[in-house]
Amino acid sequence: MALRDLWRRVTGKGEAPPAEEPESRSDAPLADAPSAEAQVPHPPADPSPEPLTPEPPTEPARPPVVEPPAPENPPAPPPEMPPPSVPEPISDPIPPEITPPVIEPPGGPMRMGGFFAKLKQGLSRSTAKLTDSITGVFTKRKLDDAALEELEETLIAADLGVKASGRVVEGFRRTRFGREATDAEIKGALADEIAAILGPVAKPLVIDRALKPHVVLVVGVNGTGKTTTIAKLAEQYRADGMKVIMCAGDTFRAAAVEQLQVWGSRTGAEVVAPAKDGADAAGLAFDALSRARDVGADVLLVDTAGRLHNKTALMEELRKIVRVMKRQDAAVPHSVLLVLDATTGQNAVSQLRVFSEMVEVSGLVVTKLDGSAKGGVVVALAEEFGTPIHAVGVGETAADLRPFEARHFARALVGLE
Ligand SMILES: Nc1nc2c(ncn2[C@@H]2O[C@H](COP(=O)(O)OP(=O)(O)OP(=O)(O)O)[C@@H](O)[C@H]2O)c(=O)[nH]1
Repeated sequence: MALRDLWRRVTGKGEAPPAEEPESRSDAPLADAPSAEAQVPHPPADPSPEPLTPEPPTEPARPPVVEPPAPENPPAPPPEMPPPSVPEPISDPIPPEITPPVIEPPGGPMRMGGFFAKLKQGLSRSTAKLTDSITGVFTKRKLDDAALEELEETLIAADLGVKASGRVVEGFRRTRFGREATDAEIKGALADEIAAILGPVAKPLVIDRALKPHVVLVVGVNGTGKTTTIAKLAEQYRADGMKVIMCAGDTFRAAAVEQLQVWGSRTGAEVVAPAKDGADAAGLAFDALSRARDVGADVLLVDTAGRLHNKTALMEELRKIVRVMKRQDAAVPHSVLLVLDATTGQNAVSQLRVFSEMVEVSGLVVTKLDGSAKGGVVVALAEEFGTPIHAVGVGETAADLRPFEARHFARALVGLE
């Protein structure tokens, strides 16, 4: 197949992970899965409510895998399959809005105008929820207690969360209480209040080229856009003249590996991929780090699986990847990006909470703002956690991922730009 040829060309047909001390994986029971999904670049969304991790695996069988040299580690316990009847969903279901697979070639120079237009259009449903109600709340009366209460309810319904909504309303109470205001004035003031919440978290991911490589671990629930985000970042960093290596660490989904290989061949970024199905993700990350150090790469982007049997298995997988990479360099990963899908609304809040328990999340990428009725959740994330929001995604090409910009986002959310 062409994809495999591309992969061979790009990766030199993968190097086997160092396997001096084979270690059975405790999460090996993925082995009995059917193989249908392997043919599909990305599965369409399941229309039924889907717990985030506990579904039976749909990937091809995976043989036991090995971990890089780890003399201090005893052999892992035999595989154990958590009972499917006792799932540990990370949070609520992902709504069935995940788009079908599209891998687009990297675009030309970034088109800021196009990006903002997409952002505004994507947020239009959030905007409509907000502004329709605002118009109802304010046009016919002063900003009194009743109006502010209605405003707070409107903001909560638009996914801003209780805390941020309360903060915005307090701002209104301080500065505008008892006054009459036009619709445009209210929207402008609302945008200002929201921008004040978003400003402190709008921090682009800065790659430290002196690290050689700056290691970026990318985590998140399945389908949020991790693989696509890695590909977009690789494209952008390459355009900035950096040497980039991508590690196809989502070894549970063959299509994710292929997806990254295609992007690798298009962007010219090297991809370290498993030599065979079922490679140990931690071992692969270890190899990728060695490779990146050997060739003096500026950035190593490490993809991870989003779906394991349950939260415990996912946590083990992520922690193992970190632990194993640290054997080479205690300072890695330098950044841990959590990719969140904006269409999941408040679900994104619980995902940040849960992933923060697993790994040290250093920043967020919020994807799918091009199709979200729930863009307000970005404000809730900022107010509740203060975690840096590095970038937002409004589509599937490299140009559709841009640094997060507080003022513009706030104005787009209330329908002003
Ligand atoms: N509309 C839209 N689609 C996106 C965006 N980012 C990613 N996608 C799409 O979302 C789908 C899932 O993206 P992936 O990158 O495969 O997600 P993942 O998190 O790697 O998924 P797993 O490998 O299952 O863990 C793909 O169809 C992407 O093209 C975005 O900003 N907007």
